[in-house]
Amino acid sequence: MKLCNFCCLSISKNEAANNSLVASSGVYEYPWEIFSLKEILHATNNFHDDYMLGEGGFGTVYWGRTAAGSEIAVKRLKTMTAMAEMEFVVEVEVLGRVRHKNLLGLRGYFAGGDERLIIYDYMPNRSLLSHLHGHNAGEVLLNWQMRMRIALGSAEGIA
Ligand SMILES: Nc1ncnc2c1ncn2[C@@H]1O[C@H](COP(=O)(O)OP(=O)(O)OP(=O)(O)O)[C@@H](O)[C@H]1O
Repeated sequence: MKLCNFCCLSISKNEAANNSLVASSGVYEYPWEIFSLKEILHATNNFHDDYMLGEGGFGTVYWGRTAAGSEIAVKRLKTMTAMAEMEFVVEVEVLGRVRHKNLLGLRGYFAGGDERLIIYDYMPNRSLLSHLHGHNAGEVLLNWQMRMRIALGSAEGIA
């Protein structure tokens, strides 16, 4: 399951508090949708290289903008292996059930032919890994207090 690690830096308390769907537990239901391939191709400019955010073990992630104007991240799974299919099913199934301020939000998916796409909220602050050990590690020095907050936030998201 994807933790919304670094996005703790991007979601303010006010934003969370203003979201009428947030329950007192911090867990809230959120409507996800089944996207059409056409919508995603349009949003990502046909998976244009310039829109690429990164690459993971199972696929490539692209930035996109929906027709309604919101920013999304689209994971396009690589070849349809049994493992990739499992990753797709687990990710959609688990993230589709629950929404929490510390978990990466699922916006929806597309499945058709050999194409498997998972659509998430776009996280502009990049990954926690990049802040701890990667390109962004030098930008903001994370002191122990900040690290502690991130660790607690991660634990809350998993719980
Ligand atoms: N929702 C998102 N918003 C912004 N960037 C993202 C988002 N999801 C992924 N990325 C970018 O795409 C990269 C690849 O993400 P992906 O989830 O495929 O792999 P990973 O988490 O690095 O590894 P693994 O495939 O093992 O889970 C990330 O490192 C990040 O830079």
